[in-house]
Amino acid sequence: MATLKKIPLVLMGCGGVGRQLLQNIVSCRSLHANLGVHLRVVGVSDSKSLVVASDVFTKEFNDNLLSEICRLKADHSSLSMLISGFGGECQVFLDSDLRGKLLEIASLLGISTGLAFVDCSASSETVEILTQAVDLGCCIVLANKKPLTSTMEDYDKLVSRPRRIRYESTVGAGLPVIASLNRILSSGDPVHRIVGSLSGTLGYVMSEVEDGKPLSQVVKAAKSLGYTEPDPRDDLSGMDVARKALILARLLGMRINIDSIKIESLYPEEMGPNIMSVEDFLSTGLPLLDNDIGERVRKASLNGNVLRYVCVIEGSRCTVGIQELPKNSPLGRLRGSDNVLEIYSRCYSEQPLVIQGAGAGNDTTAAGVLADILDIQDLFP
Ligand SMILES: NC(=O)C1=CN([C@@H]2O[C@H](COP(=O)(O)OP(=O)(O)OC[C@H]3O[C@@H](n4cnc5c(N)ncnc54)[C@H](OP(=O)(O)O)[C@@H]3O)[C@@H](O)[C@H]2O)C=CC1
Ligand SMILES: N[C@@H](CC=O)C(=O)O
Repeated sequence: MATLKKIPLVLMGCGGVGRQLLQNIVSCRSLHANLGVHLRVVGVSDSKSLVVASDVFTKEFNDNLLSEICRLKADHSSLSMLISGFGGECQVFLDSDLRGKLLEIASLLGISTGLAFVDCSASSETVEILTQAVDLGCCIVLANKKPLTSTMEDYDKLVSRPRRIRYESTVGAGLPVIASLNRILSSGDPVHRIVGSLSGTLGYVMSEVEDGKPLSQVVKAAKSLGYTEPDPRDDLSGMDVARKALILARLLGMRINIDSIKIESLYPEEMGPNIMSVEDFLSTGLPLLDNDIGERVRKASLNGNVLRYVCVIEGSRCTVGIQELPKNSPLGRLRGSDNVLEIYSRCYSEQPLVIQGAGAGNDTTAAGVLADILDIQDLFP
């Protein structure tokens, strides 16, 4: 039997998406073997700790350990609990030691193996490690939008080796949005307009409210289905859509920051994260908004219209906000967590290229991340 090409990776963030990714890695073992590759997980981190294989050159987490990590994190336990059962196979690093250890692994495996740092956290703190990992020859795979929507300087560093970064799941979850845009742009076909509905949560929320359900109930359902950000206010404020818009705009060459995008929020400032906890927002804040949003949706429906949270990128302009659209328009017909994106370019001028499908959920997002990891490995022998 031919030797399998080994692809080492470190996973940062082990929540809904990260755990699904680990489960998919385990369940795809024989599929990957048929493709001639083997994914070697050598480290996993969460917000407080990092577990690392005892020798990152020769060892990896076996499938029992990966399943145990998923079980522990699904129970909201600390990764440090692993030491009790798997002490010989892994080491745990906490707080201040964590960053140094990640950079040590990056310098050991970056240039020689193209070690992939896979960011499935929702944190803005990972950008510092990721930019340094780029300098150490590592590959970067992102579901987390925050690193690419940080400063222009961080963005430039992250994409400075374009063949070593993939971030398909940051926009449209598993949908091939970034790959399609890269193909169009690299063929010299200029993209002059993108219009889309890019939030699985807001799409789901709007279509459920259209069916008469209260906002407060459908936001909770969206959270339990894995569509929302850890704090659903990131979705309801429009910030998550703005981040996706910024990622697309920067890909098109616009040198703008998040504060250049005007963002329309579905909740008032006094329900913001600095004032209310997520739990209070869900239990006491949101119900106060039920009538208002229900009324807006009903009014639109009297005109044969629906409300959609729309992103438009055109010329040097990038906007996100609520629009009232005909029920039978491409965006108006969207249901559930589906996203739709229309791309207009020289080749797609009269009829846009349209990409549509599930735009949120742990499964589709983790699938996008896994496909990115496999895609990037062609660089390495
Ligand atoms: N769900 C979806 O449909 C989609 C999600 N995404 C993106 O995927 C990412 C993950 O989402 P999801 O799994 O739902 O989020 P979760 O909140 O379920 O998980 C986030 C994980 O990140 C960990 N974490 C927090 N800070 C850090 C840090 N500094 N370093 C390493 N890990 C950290 C958390 O640790 P702890 O367990 O200790 O809290 C947690 O394990 C988000 O960025 C989201 O925007 C993208 C497309 C679609
Ligand atoms: N919270 C996001 C998840 C994907 O990016 C959404 O609802 O679209």
